[in-house]
Amino acid sequence: MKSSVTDLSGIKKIWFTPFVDFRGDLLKIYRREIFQDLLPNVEEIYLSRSDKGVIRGMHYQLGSKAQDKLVYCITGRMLDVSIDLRPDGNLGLVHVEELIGGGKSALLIPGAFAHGVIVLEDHTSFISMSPQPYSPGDERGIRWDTLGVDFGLERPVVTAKDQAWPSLDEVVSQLK
Ligand SMILES: Cc1cn([C@H]2C[C@H](O)[C@@H](COP(=O)(O)OP(=O)(O)O[C@H]3O[C@@H](C)C(=O)[C@@H](O)[C@H]3O)O2)c(=O)[nH]c1=O
Repeated sequence: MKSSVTDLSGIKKIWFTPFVDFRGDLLKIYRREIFQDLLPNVEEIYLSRSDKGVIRGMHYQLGSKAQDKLVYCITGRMLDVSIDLRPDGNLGLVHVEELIGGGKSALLIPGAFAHGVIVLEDHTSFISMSPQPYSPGDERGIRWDTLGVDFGLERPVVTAKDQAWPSLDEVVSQLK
């Protein structure tokens, strides 16, 4: 299997080459050998499923609890949103990448970025792998509608928790 990595201002896009034959195809989305510098260990893997209009995030975990994430869309279509929170990086820069179910690429989002998804189709699912555990007490967030991006959602579906996070401007000013 061949793979290549593109750097998108700190986020990595990993391209896979599937094995294809008359039955369909096989795509290996994690192999330690390939990820040894990017994501050498995996502590947790979860599968998330949502319908059109759902927003999850924009979440991050504090300090040493920061969670790197390898995100791969299995079905449907979604916008993967990452926000650079590195004081010495592009602080506050929002990166939006469309992921399509069964596509040939995954995203590696470092723990120093807030992360979320905007679901564009019903029955959208993605898998997320992390080398650090989920730690709800260390979770923080940024409110999705303060990013300066029009996601064009007619009926956003969002939890009370995610609707109550501070704005991007507030979070950025605390990190300066
Ligand atoms: C994410 C997560 C949630 N949970 C539980 C907590 C809660 O009862 C339920 C739903 O949690 P949340 O509402 O926080 O799930 P969700 O809003 O889907 O949160 C996730 O959003 C995406 C975009 C990410 O990047 C993830 O890191 C994570 O923050 O699942 C875990 O036990 N482990 C986990 O790793």
